[in-house]
Amino acid sequence: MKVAIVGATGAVGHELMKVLENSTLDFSELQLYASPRSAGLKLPFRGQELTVQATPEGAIDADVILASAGGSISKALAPAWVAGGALVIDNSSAFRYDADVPLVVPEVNGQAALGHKGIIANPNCTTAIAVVAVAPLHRKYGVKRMIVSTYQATSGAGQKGMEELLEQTHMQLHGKEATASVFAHPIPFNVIPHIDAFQDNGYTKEEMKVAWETRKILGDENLIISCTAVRIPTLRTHSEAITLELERPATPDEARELLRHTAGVEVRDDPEAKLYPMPLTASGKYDVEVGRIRASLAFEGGLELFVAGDQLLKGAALNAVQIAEYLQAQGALKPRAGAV
Ligand SMILES: NC(=O)C1=CN([C@@H]2O[C@H](COP(=O)(O)OP(=O)(O)OC[C@H]3O[C@@H](n4cnc5c(N)ncnc54)[C@H](OP(=O)(O)O)[C@@H]3O)[C@@H](O)[C@H]2O)C=CC1
Ligand SMILES: N[C@@H](CC(=O)OP(=O)(O)O)C(=O)O
Repeated sequence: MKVAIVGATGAVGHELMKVLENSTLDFSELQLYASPRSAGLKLPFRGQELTVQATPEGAIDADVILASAGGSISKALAPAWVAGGALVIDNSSAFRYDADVPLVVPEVNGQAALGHKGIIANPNCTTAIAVVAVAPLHRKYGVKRMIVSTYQATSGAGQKGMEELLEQTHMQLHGKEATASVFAHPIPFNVIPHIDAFQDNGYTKEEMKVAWETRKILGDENLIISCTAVRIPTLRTHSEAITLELERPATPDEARELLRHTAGVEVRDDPEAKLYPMPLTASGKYDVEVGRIRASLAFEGGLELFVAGDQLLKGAALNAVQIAEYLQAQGALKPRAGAV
C-alpha cells in the first residue's frame, strides 16, 4: 500500500506525518508532495529522510492520497488522482457538498465511507470537533437546535497564521505597530469575529460550514444550527461553546455518562478542581475535551457544553488518517489492481 501526502510542508501536512508515524495503517511507502518551492526538502519519517517532490500535474502512483494543499489544488488535481486509481481523502472544502462525496468523521458516520471509491471529504475543523461531542447526544436525545460560538486558533489559517501571531506579538511588545496580512486585523491581544468570507445572510462562510457540514455528517437536514466564529490569539486548538435544545430532556449527569463512553471524547468536567477544556490541555491530544456540561437556562431540558479540540489533529490530519485506518480495518482499503 502506497500513501502520498500532497501539502506535506504545511501545518496539516506536518501533523499528517506525525500521525502516520504512529498509525496502525499498514503501508509500505510514503511519498511527500508540496509546491515546487519545497522540492528537494528532506523531512524525517520513521528514522528515514523522505524527499519532498513538486506535485505533478497528473496521476500519482499511490493507493491513498491525503490531500492538504488547499481547495484549488484539490479541485484541479483530484480528478486525475482518482483516474489513476487512488482513494483521495481531501482536507479541503472543494468537494464536501457534492452529493456523491461522503463527509466523514469515523466515530460518527464511518460507514458512509464504506464501499466508496474516489474522493472522501474530511470536514471543516470546527465542525469535526463539534460533531464528536454532539453526535451521541443527538442520537440519544434528538438535537433540535444547536447554537455555537467558536474561539479558533491562528493555525486554522495554516502555517502563515501562526507566524503572523508570533511576529505581530513580538512587534507589539517592542512598541511597533503590527500590520495585518493573514487576518483582517492585528491578532495579538485581540479577537476577530471574522473567519472566511461574509455571505449574503450576514454569516461568514466558516459559520455556514458548521451548519451545512454538521447536517450532512449527522444525516439530519432539519437540524437548526447557528454559529458565530471568532479568531483568537492562540497557536492551535479550536474551542467552542455549544448550546443544545433537545427533543427529549437530558440531565448534565446523563450527558457526562454518555460522553464518558464516547470514542474520541475526553470528559474534562470538574469546575471545583478547575478542570475544564482548554487549548493548553487539548493541544496535541487526539481526543476532544468536553466539559462545563450544565443544564441550559435558555432551553428547558437542554444542555450547555464547552469543547476544545486540536483542529490540526481531529479537525484535519488525525481524522484523515482515521478514515484510512477505519477503511483498512473493515477490509475496504486495498492496493490498486496492477499497482507495483
Ligand atoms: N489549518 C487547519 O486547521 C485546517 C486546514 N484544513 C485544510 O487543509 C488544507 C491545508 O491547510 P494548511 O496545512 O493549514 O495550509 P498551509 O498553508 O500551512 O500549507 C499549505 C500546503 O499546501 C502546499 N501547496 C501550496 N501551493 C501548492 C501548489 N501549487 N502545489 C502543491 N502544493 C502546494 C504548501 O507547500 P509549500 O510549503 O511548498 O508552499 C503546503 O504544503 C487546506 O485546504 C485547509 O483548508 C482543514 C482543516 C483544518
Ligand atoms: N477555516 C478554518 C480552517 C480550515 O482550513 O477550514 P476549511 O478546511 O473548512 O477550509 C479556520 O480558519 O480555523
